[in-house]
Amino acid sequence: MSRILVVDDNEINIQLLQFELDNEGHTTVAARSGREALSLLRQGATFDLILLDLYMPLMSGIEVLRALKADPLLATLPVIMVTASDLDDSMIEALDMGADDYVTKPFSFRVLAARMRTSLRLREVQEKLRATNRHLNMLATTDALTSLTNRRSFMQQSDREVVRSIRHQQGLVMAIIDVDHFKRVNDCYGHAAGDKVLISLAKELKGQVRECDILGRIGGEEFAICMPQTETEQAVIAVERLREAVESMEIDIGGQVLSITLSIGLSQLHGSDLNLIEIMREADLALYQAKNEGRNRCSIH
Ligand SMILES: Nc1nc2c(ncn2[C@@H]2O[C@H](COP(=O)(O)OP(=O)(O)OP(=O)(O)O)[C@@H](O)[C@H]2O)c(=O)[nH]1
Repeated sequence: MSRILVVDDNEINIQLLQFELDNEGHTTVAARSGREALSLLRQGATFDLILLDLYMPLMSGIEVLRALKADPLLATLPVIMVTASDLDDSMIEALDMGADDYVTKPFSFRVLAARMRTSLRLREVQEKLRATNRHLNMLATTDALTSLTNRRSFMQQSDREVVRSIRHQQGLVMAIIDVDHFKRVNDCYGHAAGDKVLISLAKELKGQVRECDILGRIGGEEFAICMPQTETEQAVIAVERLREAVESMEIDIGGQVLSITLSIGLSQLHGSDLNLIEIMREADLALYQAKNEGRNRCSIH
């Protein structure tokens, strides 16, 4: 069943509620003041629902509710207010503040139990919705083949970094990486083998970049790394290491082992007039140059 936090300063109320809730199969924890309740919750105790007495000395139910709603980790916990009178403005304030429901003392436990079921059902639906949203967000930002950040998300994240770097006048380098003669891989070994190569390459790239770099698959056989707080010289060292690591990879495509090489174009953010589109365009020009100069190399704009 559910874990319920009963917040009440009155010992008899606590015992009555605990008795009824335990009978229903719930696990009940009591807090004798608002402070005790908040301290329990902030220490990480998890509950499915809170029964919160409106009138308590030192810290009222309204104050506890306000603190809960201000805390992103606790704001979605369902709260049922327990009050002596529903004619009170505080009750309206509590509902406006986000309390799910209320019961008026003396209450019938069957009514309270029914209201708790409604709140718990609602919480369950909300949790499912949140999980679905998280999953949808993951799908919308992730490349299905390689599990890397997809183009749209890469551009969004990089744009934030470019704006931040301009504001703080810090260096930022963009690298655009393209597999050399990738069409030949598909043509000679089939599209499935090509996919395997891209998956292996993505894994290698992921292992090579720094935690704070943004790595994405921005096209078919095209990847990019946005490197904040980086100067061109450091970026060259990093991408050269990466290029060499990929060159020496032995990619098993099921019985056969393949090798690939990369061409890389680099561009550094210089001056406050440069934006993401421009820095990407410049990195693309450098990539074009690397291809023209014979591939398997890095070129700087
Ligand atoms: N297997 C596979 N192939 C892809 C995918 N996306 C793009 N491609 C292939 O990547 C190849 C890219 O070819 P091109 O743009 O001609 O470039 P390239 O052969 O790599 O030659 P250079 O870039 O000039 O060195 C095409 O054959 C695309 O079909 C994918 O998701 N999987």
